[in-house]
Amino acid sequence: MRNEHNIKVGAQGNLRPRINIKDTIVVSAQQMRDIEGRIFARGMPVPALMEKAAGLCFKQIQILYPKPKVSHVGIIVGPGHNGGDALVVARELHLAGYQVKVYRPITKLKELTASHAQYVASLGIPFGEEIDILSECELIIDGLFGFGLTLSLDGKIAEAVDRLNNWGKAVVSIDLPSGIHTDTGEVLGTAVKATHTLCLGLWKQAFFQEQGVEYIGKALKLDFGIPEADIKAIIPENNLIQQITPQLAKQFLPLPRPQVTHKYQQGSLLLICGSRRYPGAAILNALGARASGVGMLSVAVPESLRHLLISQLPEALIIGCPETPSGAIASLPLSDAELAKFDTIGSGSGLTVEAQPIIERIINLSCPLILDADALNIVAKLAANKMPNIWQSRAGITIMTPHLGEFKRLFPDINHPEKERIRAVQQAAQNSNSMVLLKGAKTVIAHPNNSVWVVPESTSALARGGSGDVLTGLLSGLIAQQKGNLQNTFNTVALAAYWHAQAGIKAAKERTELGVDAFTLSSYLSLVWGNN
Ligand SMILES: NC(=O)C1=CN([C@@H]2O[C@H](COP(=O)(O)OP(=O)(O)OC[C@H]3O[C@@H](n4cnc5c(N)ncnc54)[C@H](O)[C@@H]3O)[C@@H](O)[C@H]2O)[C@@H](O)CC1
Ligand SMILES: [K+]
Repeated sequence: MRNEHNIKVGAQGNLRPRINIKDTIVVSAQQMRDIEGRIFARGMPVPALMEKAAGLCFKQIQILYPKPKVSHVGIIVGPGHNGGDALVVARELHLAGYQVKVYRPITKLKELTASHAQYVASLGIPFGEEIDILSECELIIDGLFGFGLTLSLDGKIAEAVDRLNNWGKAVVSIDLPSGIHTDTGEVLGTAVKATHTLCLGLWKQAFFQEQGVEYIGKALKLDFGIPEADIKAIIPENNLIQQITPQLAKQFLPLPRPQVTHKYQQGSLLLICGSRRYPGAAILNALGARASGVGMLSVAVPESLRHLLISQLPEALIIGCPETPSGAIASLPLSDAELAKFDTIGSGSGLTVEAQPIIERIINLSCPLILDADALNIVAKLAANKMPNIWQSRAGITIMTPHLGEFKRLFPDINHPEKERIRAVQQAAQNSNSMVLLKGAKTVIAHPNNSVWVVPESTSALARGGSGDVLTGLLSGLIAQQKGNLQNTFNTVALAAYWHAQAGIKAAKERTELGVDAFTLSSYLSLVWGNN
């Protein structure tokens, strides 16, 4: 079909907006350098690209801090091209009538940066080598280091950054807060605490790592026109790290439904959850699945919870299971043929590790399996002792949704998952031949082929018991509804994480971060897509 309005026909025949990869892709410092290198090699002048990027920074700063709300602006200039950007911004702000001063702690500058410094000084803008020159400024522009930062900040520069942070002024960082590692988000010695960070061209990994979150402030990406072909030439298609955007999430919803259909065609899901000790986890798990719109929801719980579940979810088929003396599920009262009829099975919420035989049984089925909480603890135990090949023996796809503690138990050989979350989750997905979703302020999801989804925003309101049970239920219900290939399954995992985070954000907006208990969260899930 001709693509005349930037619209393409999706797999299900519905019209979908075309998403440009440059809005979703997340790059490392090396990839950014390589992409930039290709552009320069084909003749784009380096100063021209700097003018484009820094010109956009200037415009954005003017929007954020218009005159006369702000009139005194301090510019921090580093030795590289991040400093060059800052000098272009200094020049433009000066020409627009702002009072500008420059703090330049390192006098040896790259050639292009030095040339800008010479011109900016010729305009009469004062330069100083001590941070105090900026002490009277209302706004600071941080152009100390960008993705070229390699060493830790120390000595006089580190002292200046700490002093700046103590001032508590508004700070706009260009590309990255200086001192933040471009790939891991790690603070190298110390780092600038920005109010806003203007990410240039393509999202850098640091924006999706937890370590840098406190320093980045509000993140905005400025698009200075990187050709898609240059991105594709550097980054292989199956090795993409992408952020899930609202447009993509909408594309991945199991909508529109066909007009003629029935409940079993809209996904049949079995949740295996709960124990006498954790009955609420089973309810939350099932409420999450309910919100997914899944056609047929069956919930296997210990017999003693059956009536409780019926009272909460009248539409679901509740299967009472024989239980252990302490009230965990002892066995599933379903034949293999009956189990094979489910499109998807989700398990783990409130199960307790006593339910090990259940996990050992379902691991042999060929449908997609979603494992969380105690299911992950059981799998960790099985992988360590009884079934070292537990991952490889599965016929269907496995999706695991650990938080950091569960992740460490599952993958004890993967170093520093708390520091390098993206790399750690990629490694986990490869080692386990599973899709792995690491929950947190910056949720990361990896496919065994190395592709990654990152979820750009969330809320600390979700740091609360039970919200993970809601996520697993929602995810399981969505996976049951999609009958596509592995890529569609992977996209659906990203959709679930995005949807869950958005429900939390919406609920927190209306009720504060304190008002989003897991039950409330589950009721906000169905409000996320309304009126859009
Ligand atoms: N990606 C792109 O396509 C564009 C990038 N531009 C800018 O260029 C920046 C990258 O420029 P550079 O590669 O010059 O790198 P930076 O400006 O980030 O800084 C690198 C310089 O700092 C020195 N350095 C590194 N760590 C140090 C430390 N701890 N103490 C003292 N010196 C240290 C290095 O030796 C080098 O000279 C980007 O962040 C962005 O601001 C824009 O100008 C134009 C477009
Ligand atoms: K910077």
